[in-house]
Amino acid sequence: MTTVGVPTLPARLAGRYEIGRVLGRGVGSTVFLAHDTLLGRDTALKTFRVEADPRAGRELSLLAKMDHPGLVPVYDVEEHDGRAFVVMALLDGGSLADRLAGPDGGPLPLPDALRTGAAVAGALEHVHRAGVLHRAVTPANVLYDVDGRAHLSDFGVALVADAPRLTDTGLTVGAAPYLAPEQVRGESPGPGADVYALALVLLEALTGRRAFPGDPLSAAQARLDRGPAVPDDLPADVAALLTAMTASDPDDRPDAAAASGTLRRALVAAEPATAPAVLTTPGLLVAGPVATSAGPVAVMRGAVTGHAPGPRPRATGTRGVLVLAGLAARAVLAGTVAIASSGPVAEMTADADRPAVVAGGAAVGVPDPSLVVPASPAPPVAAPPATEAPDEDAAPVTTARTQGPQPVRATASRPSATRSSQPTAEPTRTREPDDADADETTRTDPDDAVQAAPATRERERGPVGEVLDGVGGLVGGVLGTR
Ligand SMILES: Nc1ncnc2c1ncn2[C@@H]1O[C@H](COP(=O)(O)OP(=O)(O)OP(=O)(O)O)[C@@H](O)[C@H]1O
Repeated sequence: MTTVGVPTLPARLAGRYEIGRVLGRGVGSTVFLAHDTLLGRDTALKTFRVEADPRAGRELSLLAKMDHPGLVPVYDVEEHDGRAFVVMALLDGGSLADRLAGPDGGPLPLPDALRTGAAVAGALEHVHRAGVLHRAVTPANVLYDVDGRAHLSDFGVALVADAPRLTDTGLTVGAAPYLAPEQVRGESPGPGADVYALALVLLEALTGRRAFPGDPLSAAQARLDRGPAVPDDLPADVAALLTAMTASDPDDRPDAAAASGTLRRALVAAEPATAPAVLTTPGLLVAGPVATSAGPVAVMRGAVTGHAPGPRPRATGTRGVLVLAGLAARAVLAGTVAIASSGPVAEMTADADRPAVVAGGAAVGVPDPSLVVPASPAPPVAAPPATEAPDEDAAPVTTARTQGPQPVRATASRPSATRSSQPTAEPTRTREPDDADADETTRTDPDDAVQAAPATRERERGPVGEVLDGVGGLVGGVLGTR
């Protein structure tokens, strides 16, 4: 139901990137295959629909400075006609959602699921340390590179959603199937919400079906009543971890670092010969098998076991977005459904894995009155998020970075703004130049068309100017709290 058009771009952006076919589209973005003629490699170039503004630029800056193997390597951030585009590593191994729902899809083997989970948990640990919440940990946002390594993707919400207003009004954005209970209750989420979402993603990877199936609202509300079913044939430490990660109280959940550690240890036990090379984070090499345990899982809730294998996974086309708000919210995209009450307001679109485009205030979409129902029994909570983003005037990320070089200015002649600058992480491979198809860039959304313009290396100090000073590594998070 997404009505995002494909922007028309010039054949070459920034004098350097030859635009090819569309790789995918998000709520507020389009991702193109783009060939970097300077470095001779294919990349993924993501354009955004919204007009860039200083806050969006700041969000990009924050995210672009992150540097972790479990995030998507960002090579460059540029502007074209006042709109930002980001050049990333091309991850052409498909998404976890693809793997679960494809022709040969189904539950992942335990080592694959653990490897994926450890990579994402490590990325979340890094993101959280920087004061950012991802808020959209879903199978669709876990992308694999050509080597099968998982990367947490999608920071589109940081640009699409109005982050300041989101925070100001206490809005919560997330993908309905993976919302944490506190989000369903309309409370401001902290890092624990990402941990909860990761647990549901992992359970889905292990079972081949959603932990809370059904329509978005039912699925969201179900988790207020119970925890997800955890298969009883999992290793005990993995089952205990998943149970703890889905504790109803976010304070009872392990943090991402603890989850990452437990998953890595479980992977070594499950597949000792191959785990370390893929999963160790910079500076942390696992030399061999280590004892498995529940690790740093802090609190154990009564385990729900006995989960039987279910039917084939749901199609990814049933995605829907749930946005809970302390105030009446609006969805920018057409086709939203408002579920209003005096309490939290839920809004949905047909694309459930995607965070909605939300800006506090009046509704933009046309809600179906027949679908207006109470959203949640809990009152809205305007408590500040648990993770506070750094002050606007402060250097927001530098204190959180734990590895990698200091960011350097991204320029057309500087190939160093790549992950290869990271000494302990292998660069993600990209495909050789092959299939750029500029024809597909000619479709036009009149609301969104980016006017063709001569490519230029003349960069104005626009909203993403700060980003251009800071691109140095990997990006994957979504939306920071302020
Ligand atoms: N680095 C990448 N390499 C290859 N394909 C990518 C890359 N990033 C995104 N894509 C493709 O583009 C699609 C859209 O990605 P994007 O991050 O814009 O949106 P999304 O995650 O689907 O939704 P939203 O941004 O609305 O939450 C993805 O589903 C994926 O198929």
